[in-house]
Amino acid sequence: MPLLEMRQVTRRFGALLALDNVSFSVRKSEIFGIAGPNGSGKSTLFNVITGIPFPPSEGEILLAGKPIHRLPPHQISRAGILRTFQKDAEFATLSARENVYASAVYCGRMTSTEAKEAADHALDDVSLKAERRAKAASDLSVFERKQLMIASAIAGRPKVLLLDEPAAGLTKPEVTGLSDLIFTVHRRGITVVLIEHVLPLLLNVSERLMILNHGAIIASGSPAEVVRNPEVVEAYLGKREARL
Ligand SMILES: Nc1ncnc2c1ncn2[C@@H]1O[C@H](COP(=O)(O)OP(=O)(O)OP(=O)(O)O)[C@@H](O)[C@H]1O
Repeated sequence: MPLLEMRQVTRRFGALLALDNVSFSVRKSEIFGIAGPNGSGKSTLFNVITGIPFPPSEGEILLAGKPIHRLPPHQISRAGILRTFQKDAEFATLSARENVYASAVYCGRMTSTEAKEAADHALDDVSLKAERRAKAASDLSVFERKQLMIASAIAGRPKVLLLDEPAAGLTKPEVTGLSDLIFTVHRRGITVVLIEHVLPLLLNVSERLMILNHGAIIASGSPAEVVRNPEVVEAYLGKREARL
């Protein structure tokens, strides 16, 4: 049975079909990549899975076989789905350690002692330097904030982690560091769904890929299959360039 499954999901905004009859499934412990041109519906997909800020207009979403698309957002996160956002979402004035602790308490539903241990363990896993952990999140570097984002996610003990363009703002060497962080999450047994425009990262970490265009799936399969698909080349480059 798939861990996460979407069945014929549609999301409308007035006349606009942001998601058009999308069906796919993600296996347990998989790293599943999603790409597509701007406005193709990628973030809307994460929004309807988490219910924040809206559910699907039609269709079903299941976690381990149980429907979640009618649950309120806090019950979806407690069922085991956490997401990250394109913009920084940490508590800027709390320290890195306090941020991870808060995630362990709220998302992982731990006692204070358990949450402190989980926070330290998660910060060790992402190798955030000990002397940086007491700094306010807003004082951390861009890459340190990615470490914090991943540590907070791990500490919340999700079954599925949805990562929305985590490589935004990173240099090339930092993107390599981010790949290692994603593999750290994966080693924890967490299933990862990754939206990413930085294709070297997406192709490096994803076991399977799905490409969206105008809200619909235009290709899916192994990264090697998907990048050779003519429809994908055309969606990214346009018809004329795709033929060159
Ligand atoms: N709350 C909303 N109200 C109206 N239209 C919306 C809303 N959210 C998204 N859309 C529209 O739905 C379409 C898909 O948007 P979405 O943000 O999911 O694309 P995306 O693939 O994540 O794009 P990007 O790569 O730029 O982040 C776009 O046309 C967008 O304008």
